[in-house]
Amino acid sequence: MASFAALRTSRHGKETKSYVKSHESDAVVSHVSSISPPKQEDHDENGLFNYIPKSLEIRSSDEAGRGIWTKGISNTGTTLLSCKPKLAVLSNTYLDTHCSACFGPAPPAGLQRCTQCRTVWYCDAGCQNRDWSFHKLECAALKRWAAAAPSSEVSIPNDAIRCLGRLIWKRKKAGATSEWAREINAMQSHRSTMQPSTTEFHAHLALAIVQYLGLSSPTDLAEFDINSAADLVDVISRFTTNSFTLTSPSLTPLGVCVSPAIALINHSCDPNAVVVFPRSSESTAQEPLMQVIAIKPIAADEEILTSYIDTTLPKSQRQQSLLETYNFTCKCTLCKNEGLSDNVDPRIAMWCPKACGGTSPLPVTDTDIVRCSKCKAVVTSTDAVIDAVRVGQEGLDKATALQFRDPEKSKQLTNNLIPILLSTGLTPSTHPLLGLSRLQQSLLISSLPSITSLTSSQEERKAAQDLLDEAIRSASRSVSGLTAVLHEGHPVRGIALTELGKLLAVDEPSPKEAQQPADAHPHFFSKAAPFPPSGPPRLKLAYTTLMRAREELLIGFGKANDGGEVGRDVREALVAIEKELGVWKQGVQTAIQDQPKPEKR
Ligand SMILES: C[S@@+](CC[C@H](N)C(=O)[O-])C[C@H]1O[C@@H](n2cnc3c(N)ncnc32)[C@H](O)[C@@H]1O
Repeated sequence: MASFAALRTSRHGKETKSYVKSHESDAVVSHVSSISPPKQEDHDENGLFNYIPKSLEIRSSDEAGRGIWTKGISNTGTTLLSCKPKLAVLSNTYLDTHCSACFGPAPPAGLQRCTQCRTVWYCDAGCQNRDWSFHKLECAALKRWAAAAPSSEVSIPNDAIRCLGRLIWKRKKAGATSEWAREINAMQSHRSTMQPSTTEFHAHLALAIVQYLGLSSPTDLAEFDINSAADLVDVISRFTTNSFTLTSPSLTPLGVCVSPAIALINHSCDPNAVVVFPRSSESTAQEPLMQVIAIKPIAADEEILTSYIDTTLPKSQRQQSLLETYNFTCKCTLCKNEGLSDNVDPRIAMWCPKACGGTSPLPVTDTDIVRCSKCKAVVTSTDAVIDAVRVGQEGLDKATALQFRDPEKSKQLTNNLIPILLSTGLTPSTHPLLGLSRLQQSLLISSLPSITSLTSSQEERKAAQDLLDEAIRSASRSVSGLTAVLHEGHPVRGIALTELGKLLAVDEPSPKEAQQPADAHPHFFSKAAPFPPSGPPRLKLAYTTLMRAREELLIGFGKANDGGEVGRDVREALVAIEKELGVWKQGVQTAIQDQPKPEKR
């Protein structure tokens, strides 16, 4: 059966403290219609990006600059583009738990530390040798930084500084005319049109880099072909505009990476493709392998679009984030259509006040008159809804900030706020309820092992069961919300279904006597059939949930990858549950056969 430990890793992942908001491959439909007809560009012109398959093409549009288009039809789950990042570093949190070359977790024999800087760790000599061309440039700088650090908490520069350090050293070493340097230099910079908040952030980063490179003044940067402040801002802007969050196969953010080819792909809040790291190769030498996977059918001559941000957020927050980090105003179909039709965006929806089953958009100001899109009933509790959403947002920000420092307090906040938002009528996909549910779920999963290990007394087993059931309800609410806002096959959906299925498959510490119907569905909280069920119906539900997860993982992490590492793991879990259900069925049949036959009268 599933262990809690495997579920916990996904929360630990969110501990990343990247300086830089990197691309977070996310959500769902193409928006090519918003882009003027593409101009053809010969991408072999400079001999760059030759590894992009011939089935794709780099073209340009007036609105978004260069992008990648398909030449033929691609089905869902197709790997469109696959390459190793040109640069990658782990976040500080993972330096001693993951290999700095292949980015995999520690092998059974443990990791080996660089004896010089004592900061980076590797699986073995093979991984260390593969990373040496980069690490030899940074090893001394890491030692110097640690020696000068005022406290142990800041003895390692963050991932953005370390990644930029690697970029600047390697660019010098490779030479300005090398393919490596030219691809890096070809990435888009927003130096001349940057937002004021971004400029300030870049200034801090610039100072830290000068210190990390061991230079006494910015003018010393000339040896790295950085001849002015403008040059340095260009380097930083290229990095912040084009870097990606490097994730584990279960989407745990592990670090930051740069791939100039994949960074050519433009953004949509309703994307047709995602960027994942499914860990599909047998050998660590090929990892980390970055893949672009189609999550919708893509027609010939359609632009490939991924999402740079969290698309579960409402339009206002998505637009703010895109403007601050990527310097553009999104005009994708999702952004353009918000509020234009009767279709209420599930990110900002509340149930009909008359409970007709329809939804209305959330009111924004207390003078807004909002109606159910189905029966047109007017929402009268405008003030209460606005207040609940505001308190929910503040609570989510606070709980997110506290989740690692004080998880108990963070959990308490989510526990207090979720019932308020539910009673106000917010749907599970509505922000900030969805964010709170996802956070609560991960915090509950983290607290499960300590409670379930105390299973000596009946009381303790009952407490463990309650906590497990609470985590299942929370996971179920998250699945329900994510299913409404993300396209089928989106990897975030696949992982959420996997977490729910695995929670349902955990052995119950104190199973309930009363059985629930086998078809009690997690998305609907019926008073008649309390959720989650117990005993064999629960296991059956685990099975159907994991079957669904596997279908979605095969899309989101690629069919050729068998759904990535998580997809393969789910396949094995399904086989184990099938066996268990078979044993249970056999047991029932035997019990029936063993029953004394009623005597004939
Ligand atoms: C990672 S780069 C994408 C490649 C870029 N178009 C290029 O020519 O190098 C991100 C930048 O592309 C532009 N971009 C991406 N998606 C866009 C969109 N949907 N609308 C407008 N500009 C977009 C923005 O300038 C953004 O900062």
